[in-house]
Amino acid sequence: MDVTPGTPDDAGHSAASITLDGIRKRYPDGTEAVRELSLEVKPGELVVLIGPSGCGKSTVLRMINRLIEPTGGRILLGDDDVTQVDPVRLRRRIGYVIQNVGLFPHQTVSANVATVPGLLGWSKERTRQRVGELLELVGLDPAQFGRRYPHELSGGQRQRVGVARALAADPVVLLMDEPFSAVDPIVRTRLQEEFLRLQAEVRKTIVLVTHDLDEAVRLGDRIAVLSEGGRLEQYDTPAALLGSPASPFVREFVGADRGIRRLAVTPVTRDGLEPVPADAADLPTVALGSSAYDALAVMLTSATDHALVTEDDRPVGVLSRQRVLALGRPEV
Ligand SMILES: Nc1ncnc2c1ncn2[C@@H]1O[C@H](COP(=O)(O)OP(=O)(O)OP(=O)(O)O)[C@@H](O)[C@H]1O
Repeated sequence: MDVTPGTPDDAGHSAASITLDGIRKRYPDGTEAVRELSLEVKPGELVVLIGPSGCGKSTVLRMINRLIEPTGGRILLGDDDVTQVDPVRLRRRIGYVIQNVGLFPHQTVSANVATVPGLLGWSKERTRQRVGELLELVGLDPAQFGRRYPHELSGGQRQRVGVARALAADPVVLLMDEPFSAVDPIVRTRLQEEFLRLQAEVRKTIVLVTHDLDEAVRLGDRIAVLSEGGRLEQYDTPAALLGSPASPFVREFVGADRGIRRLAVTPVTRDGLEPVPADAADLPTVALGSSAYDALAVMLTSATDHALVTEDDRPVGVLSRQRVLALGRPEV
């Protein structure tokens, strides 16, 4: 049996849904890493798994591509049960990116990216073309980087090669385990931004594991907060998670500064804007749809309590600092 990709959308993207249906993992020594977890990821959605160390995040991720065999429950990619698929073939249809990338050190960047196409028996020409495309997609010039070896790259460049390699055979699903944690915070933020742009282009179904709540909030369409034993505490959009934590565990996990984090994921809309005054030219401006966090930042920078909200450079209203602070206030 093959793993059927989802229906390509208008742009030709294919991505499969992932359904975890009561999955369990008990290791041979008796550790119950995942007691029972059910979760659905829609085609093209980026879902982040987050939770304290040892709660079972990596175990969940590795059960999806059967690097770890579940001891119970079902995992579906689209309509196909992954336990019915040959694991080696399955893994060729699922991209996998891990911390420190795991590139083959004695192979060039091009050869690393060409690994899965090679296993799938693609022609040299098709593979060469695909490798070139992918390196460009992740922001590396194929002529400059294709012949280098992994040790001749920076950490951030290696990470990009890891992403290119995972995307090589156009997988239906991408699994990422702490993909950005091995690089310093500045490179990390840049990689995250690039990765979001890339995802907007390729629209894969992605499950990403992280320890970092800011990363989860920045990248996730939805975030699954897990506690010990792979228990699902909450599965929600970043704004809903920060605005209405479902349990004391989640409230503590998202922390006291969740108001600030919430501002970063709350867009400035027309709601609650005040009329534009005659002296609006003195006000700092912020575009409609920017984050409330950015709006607050321009007010703080220009030491004012108001910002002019614009759309296509035309003023649509005035946003007050009080209104911004109200947007960050938790609902509970
Ligand atoms: N091979 C194994 N044998 C026995 N127990 C294991 C094995 N692998 C993991 N575990 C245990 O299963 C639990 C879940 O581990 P897992 O690596 O999935 O957690 P995690 O949430 O990814 O942790 P971290 O954030 O620290 O990477 C832990 O208690 C861990 O000690």
